Amino acid sequence: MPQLLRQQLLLPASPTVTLHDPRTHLRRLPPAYSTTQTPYNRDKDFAPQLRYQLELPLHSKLKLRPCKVIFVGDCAVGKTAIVNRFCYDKFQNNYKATIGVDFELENFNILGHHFGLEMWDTAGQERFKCIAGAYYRNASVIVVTYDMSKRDTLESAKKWLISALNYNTTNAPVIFLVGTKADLLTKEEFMRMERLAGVTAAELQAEYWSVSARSGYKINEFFQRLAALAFEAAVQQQLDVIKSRSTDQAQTAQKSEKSQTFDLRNYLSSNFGRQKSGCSC
Ligand SMILES: Nc1nc2c(ncn2[C@@H]2O[C@H](COP(=O)(O)OP(=O)(O)OP(=O)(O)O)[C@@H](O)[C@H]2O)c(=O)[nH]1
Repeated sequence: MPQLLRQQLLLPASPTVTLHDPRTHLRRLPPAYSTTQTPYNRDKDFAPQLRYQLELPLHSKLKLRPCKVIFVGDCAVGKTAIVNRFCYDKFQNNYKATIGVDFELENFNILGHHFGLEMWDTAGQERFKCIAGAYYRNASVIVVTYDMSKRDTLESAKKWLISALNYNTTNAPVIFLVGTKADLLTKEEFMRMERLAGVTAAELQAEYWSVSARSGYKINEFFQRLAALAFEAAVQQQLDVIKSRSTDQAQTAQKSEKSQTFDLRNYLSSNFGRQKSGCSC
């Protein structure tokens, strides 16, 4: 029998290997763009407490609702372009204004748990503002975008955030300020713009990022960071709900135990009393 054939017959079948997309499978907390320009987790990884909680068998099937992310900012700053670069790895030179809102769903796997990001790419044009506004509700993440090559778009960042927060009912959304089209600037212009934007980001209490959809600069890093911070917040919220539910259950159980003890005592004392009064001695 030829050697090759014998090998094929004797060797066990090679194991099936599942390849995970490293863009959407996260085992560690991705770092911020700059540790000085973030109000969020500055640690190098997810908190050990969070990892511990997620590894408990009780939480192995934690059901996390998809997280709503909204992209706001002036028209043509590049909101659609950054979403398309991340979701489809494509970039289009021609400008096609978003009408109302566009929607993309991206699935992540973070620390072994499924986590969906609903990305709502809203229109920047004034005439669509009332339509887009309706989609701002319940966003867990707000991404305020500006064009790094147009300073006035940074100046309207605050206005966009206020408008998004006005419609929002989520307690404390995660906020990002993102400078787009980094490829259009010289090194000096880039540094000058980042300094200015850093001040705005601090004022908005937002985490700052500079990106380019055309070159792909920092696009994956930004979306991974976004997903990880949103995941952390969603898990914390879910664990709080579970904790308050189990506290409520424990309190109800304690109450019913107390009332049972009371009844038992009552019963015994009344029974004992009856026996006493019925005694003929
Ligand atoms: N050079 C360069 N051009 C970009 C980049 N991102 C977007 N653009 C261009 O900027 C224009 C507007 O991009 P869009 O993504 O459609 O902008 P938008 O913010 O979604 O616009 P609205 O839908 O009107 O709100 C398009 O012509 C893009 O090709 C980038 O990173 N670099």
